[in-house]
Amino acid sequence: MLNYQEALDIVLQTVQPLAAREVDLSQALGRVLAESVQARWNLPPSDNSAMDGFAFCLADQSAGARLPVAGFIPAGASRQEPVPHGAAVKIMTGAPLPPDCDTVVPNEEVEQRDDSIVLRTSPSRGQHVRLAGEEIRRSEILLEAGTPVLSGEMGLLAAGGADRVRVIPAPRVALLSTGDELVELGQQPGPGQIVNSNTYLLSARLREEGCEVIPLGIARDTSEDLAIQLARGLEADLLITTGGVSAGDRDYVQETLGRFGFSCGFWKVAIKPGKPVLFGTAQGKPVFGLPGNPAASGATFELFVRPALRRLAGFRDPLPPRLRVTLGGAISGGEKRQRFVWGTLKEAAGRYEFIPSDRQGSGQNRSMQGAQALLPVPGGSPPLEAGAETDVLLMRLPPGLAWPVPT
Ligand SMILES: Nc1nc2c(c(=O)[nH]1)N[C@H]1C(S)=C(S)[C@@H](COP(=O)(O)OP(=O)(O)OC[C@H]3O[C@@H](n4cnc5c(N)ncnc54)[C@H](O)[C@@H]3O)O[C@H]1N2
Ligand code: MOO
Repeated sequence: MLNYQEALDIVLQTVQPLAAREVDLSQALGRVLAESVQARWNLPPSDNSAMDGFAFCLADQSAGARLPVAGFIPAGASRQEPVPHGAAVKIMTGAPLPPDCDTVVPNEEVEQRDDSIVLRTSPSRGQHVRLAGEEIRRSEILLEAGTPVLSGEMGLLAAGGADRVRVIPAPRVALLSTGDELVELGQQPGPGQIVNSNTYLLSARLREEGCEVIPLGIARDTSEDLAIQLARGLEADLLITTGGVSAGDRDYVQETLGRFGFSCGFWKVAIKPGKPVLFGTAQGKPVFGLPGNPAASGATFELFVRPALRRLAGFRDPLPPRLRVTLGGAISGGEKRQRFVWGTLKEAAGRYEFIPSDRQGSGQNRSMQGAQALLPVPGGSPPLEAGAETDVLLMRLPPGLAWPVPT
């Protein structure tokens, strides 16, 4: 049986970024740039004032000098006419500096008398002037291809004139639950039935990742019903099924995928939870068959699907960020499969403690409640004691920590 790393390598070698598309900048949040973006103009476009005040040519002015005020330049206006020697113009923050002016004094540093000002301090040449192109030069690369467009990038791109950008689009992901025992939320489960909670769990994770979710509902445990739903699912960029992948008499998912030319990358990985996870491609689309047990489908989503989605979406490093932590509770050893333990993070004296969830059963939604990280425990590991140092895989933002910007 493959180990986690071997299986993950297969996923990352198989899944390729989606084709780039040009979108309005307003649609680019969270997307990765498919090509570098050049500035269309200088910013500031011309020398301008950084203060509400008075602009003049410094020449020999100094504290006590009196300058007649020869005009007013509000923001949005511009003045080409030179300012008479020895005079000043009233100017607002952001307004272009007139020719011949090189210095600005703020309102607070002058005494205003009739139609003139008296300098209270000796200004230095160029003070409170923002030079043309100081922030952005026309044609310079604003952002390189491969950069994720987050809120901090939005304003920069807009300021440089990037009204349309080429990005890797958000993956469209079809989600299908399988099993005769499932009913949709809102219906009363009868004997032997349970609610299809996996759709809620996985849709939420997909939405966190910025994906477009195409919910396909529940397929019954017959090849015919499965085939109809799988055909719909393969119209998306990626298909996720849950349930029906272990060794039960009615585990038809893999067999039915065969009708769509399924090429199996792997089936079964030496991990707990999530051993029966299935991955491959059908009609050129990546397909994940996640185990039906809720915590197994949640864990295999984090371990395989999220990296695949990030690869589809063009992120250079699709792997979950790691965080060094101190164990806040003991972990039992003696498992043959590599385990992934759900837990929460608590800040203590500038370090993070990982608190394992009380319940870790793969059938238990409780194990994921509030969970922010997964702790990998190697197969055959001895018990780990509280206080030991280790790395965890981050899934959600712990309090006080900023996501490392994906690169
Ligand atoms: N003989 C064997 N039996 C099992 C094996 C095995 O290797 N040999 N593996 C076990 C492991 S590990 C897991 S994990 C499960 C996964 O099995 P399936 O993917 O085939 O899932 P199902 O049998 O369809 O369901 C398992 C469990 O999860 C519940 N479930 C299913 N779908 C949903 C859903 N959408 N929402 C909520 N809960 C769901 C289902 O009712 C079952 O209780 O197999 C073991 N068995
Ligand atoms: O591997 Mo299964 O996911 O343990 O129950």
